[in-house]
Amino acid sequence: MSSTLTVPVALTIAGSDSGGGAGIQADLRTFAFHRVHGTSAVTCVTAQNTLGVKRVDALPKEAVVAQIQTVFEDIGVQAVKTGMLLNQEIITAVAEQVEALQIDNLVVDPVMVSRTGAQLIDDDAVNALRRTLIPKAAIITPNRYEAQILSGLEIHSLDDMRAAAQMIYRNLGPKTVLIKGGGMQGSLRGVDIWFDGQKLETLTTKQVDTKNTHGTGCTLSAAIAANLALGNNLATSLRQAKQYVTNALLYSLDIGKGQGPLGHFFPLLEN
Ligand SMILES: Nc1ncnc2c1ncn2[C@@H]1O[C@H](COP(=O)(O)OP(=O)(O)OP(=O)(O)O)[C@@H](O)[C@H]1O
Ligand SMILES: Cc1ncc(CO)c(N)n1
Repeated sequence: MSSTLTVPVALTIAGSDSGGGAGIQADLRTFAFHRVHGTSAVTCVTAQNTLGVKRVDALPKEAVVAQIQTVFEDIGVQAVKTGMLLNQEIITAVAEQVEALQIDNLVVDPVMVSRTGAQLIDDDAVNALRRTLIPKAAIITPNRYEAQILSGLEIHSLDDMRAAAQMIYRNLGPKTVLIKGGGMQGSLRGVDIWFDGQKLETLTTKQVDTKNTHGTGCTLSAAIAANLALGNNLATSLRQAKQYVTNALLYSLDIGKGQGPLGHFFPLLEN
């Protein structure tokens, strides 16, 4: 006996993480655990483990565009997330596809700086993100350091996060802005701020005391996209996604000598 299912489809446009904790690998697992079929357009291949990134090889922009177009013309997609886009050429090409394919449910994780402060893309790429892709996003999800770069403000407190969210909204034009608090200190760690153009919301879940936080940002943006693909509105998608990340952190995996990955498959581990 067999059964066929119709399920929503999401697309991740991101880099590969050989260690399996972040990037495409985290995104596809996150989609699957939302009962959403995951498709992918790989932008670059990183040689990476729980200790850091050793090498990055970019794909030609034509290869990225071909993956996006091929998925869209046959399978169809309800929501898209972007992660590590690496360089100006890829960012501009992806933004052109977003325009041409009229992608509305777009979650942009502006991957520039890791939580540890390491710069992952160059200044031309940052400028291309600002100009071309961020204005098209339904939501952008910078971490503390990315929000500092995008707003030009220093961030040490919740009020700083609120000011930066409003500044990014005004200056760069995404529909909404979520500033993530994984890089904040003390009781602020894990508290996020969302500005939807009118009101500011503080998103808080249980703070998880773990060193295994590799891929939290990728997982959050993928979970938001999965929820949008399921038909939820942005506010609901955000709340559900944040809870998914918190649960996956509670079941994080002690793998490798550095920051281990999240337990994306926690529903299989819960009894
Ligand atoms: N220790 C923690 N406890 C609870 N929530 C956390 C914790 N650390 C991070 N988070 C949450 O995880 C999500 C991702 O935020 P974070 O600031 O870690 O992103 P990021 O720096 O882009 O992640 P990465 O670069 O590791 O993928 C946010 O919702 C944040 O609040
Ligand atoms: C491929 C990839 N994307 C995103 C991040 C940021 O966590 C990473 N470390 N690697």
